[in-house]
Amino acid sequence: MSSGFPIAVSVLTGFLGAGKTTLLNRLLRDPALADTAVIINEFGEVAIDHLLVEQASDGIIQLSDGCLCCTVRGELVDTLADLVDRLQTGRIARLARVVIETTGLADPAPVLQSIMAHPALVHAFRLDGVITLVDAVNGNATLDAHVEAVKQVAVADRIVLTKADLAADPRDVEALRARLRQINPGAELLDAGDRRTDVAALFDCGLYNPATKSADARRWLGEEAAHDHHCDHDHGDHDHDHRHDSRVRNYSLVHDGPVPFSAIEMFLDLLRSAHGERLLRMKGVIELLEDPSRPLVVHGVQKILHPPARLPSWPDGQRGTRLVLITLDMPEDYVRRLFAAFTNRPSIDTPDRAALENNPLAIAGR
Ligand SMILES: Nc1nc2c(ncn2[C@@H]2O[C@H](COP(=O)(O)OP(=O)(O)OP(=O)(O)O)[C@@H](O)[C@H]2O)c(=O)[nH]1
Repeated sequence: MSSGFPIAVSVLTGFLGAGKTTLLNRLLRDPALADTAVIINEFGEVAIDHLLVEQASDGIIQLSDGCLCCTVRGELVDTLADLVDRLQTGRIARLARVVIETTGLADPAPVLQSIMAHPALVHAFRLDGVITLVDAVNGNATLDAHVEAVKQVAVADRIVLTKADLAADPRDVEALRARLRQINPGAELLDAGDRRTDVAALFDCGLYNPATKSADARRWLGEEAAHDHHCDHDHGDHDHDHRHDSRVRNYSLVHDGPVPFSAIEMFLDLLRSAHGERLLRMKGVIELLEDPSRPLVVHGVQKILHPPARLPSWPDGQRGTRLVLITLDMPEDYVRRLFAAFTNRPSIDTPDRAALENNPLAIAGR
């Protein structure tokens, strides 16, 4: 194997909406990450994330739908092997680093196992480190409710606290920090809002060494080595063996044609205010009636609806409204009917938008 190998691999993880893409965009502006390939694992029927990462598209590799820790693990291995091949045959001039952004629901242990244990990859890549983002507002509740989130923190080399600027009470943030330190005393705890949380602080953590992780991380990684990974997310199909996470559903809403801002605003507000805690993650691009040439990007994480942002143009040329939702115990049918009403496609037994504006509870949800 020629010089340049092994190539550093960093895994960027964190629960749904924790701010992974936001941080990645910021980091990718640094010239130090010039020869970096980004592998994004999308969780959702309609791919959106790759539109939101602001890098030349040839540096971004999109894995197909499915969770990185489960269905597309083979694809990750193939993608990494293909990168080596392209480098060796001169189709890529240089590759200094690979960053893998996992889906928010991914259990990181099998991803790490793929890289650390695969015979075809072990000489070409070295795991530089795991960067786990934790949302300061939703972090505590997320850790209580989702074992994957705890795993993500436990295997981290760097933990980055995001959205501390949105936290109402600084004492809650301190309590969360203490909890994170308890789960993973070995990781450096950084703040996303701190300018020092840059490429130098997050990358080059050194060779990944499971022995330095906390006991739980060692256990999880050990379990992964001992047993083939058992997928326990609900991916929207019904072939999986569902365990605790079968209450989580992921689906997308698509509407061809522009939508008035007021309709989208009211739809999102209804979802958020009535069902916020069950709305694990919502994100999407919207074609606005008022200005269809510039897509509106919306993000929601539980009760928080982030201020919508505008992109200068449609990144892939394809217009239309595409929303991806990841919900917990929220009937998909209810959300679909609500969306149809606001995009003026009410079904026979569903009130139209005007009726909903008068009485937002006209569609019975759970
Ligand atoms: N105020 C504030 N907002 C943030 C911060 N980090 C991220 N956000 C916002 O949070 C929302 C979600 O951020 P993303 O970067 O898309 O989160 P993600 O982890 O990539 O999301 P998934 O890929 O869906 O899991 C966006 O509206 C961001 O602008 C932060 O530190 N402070």
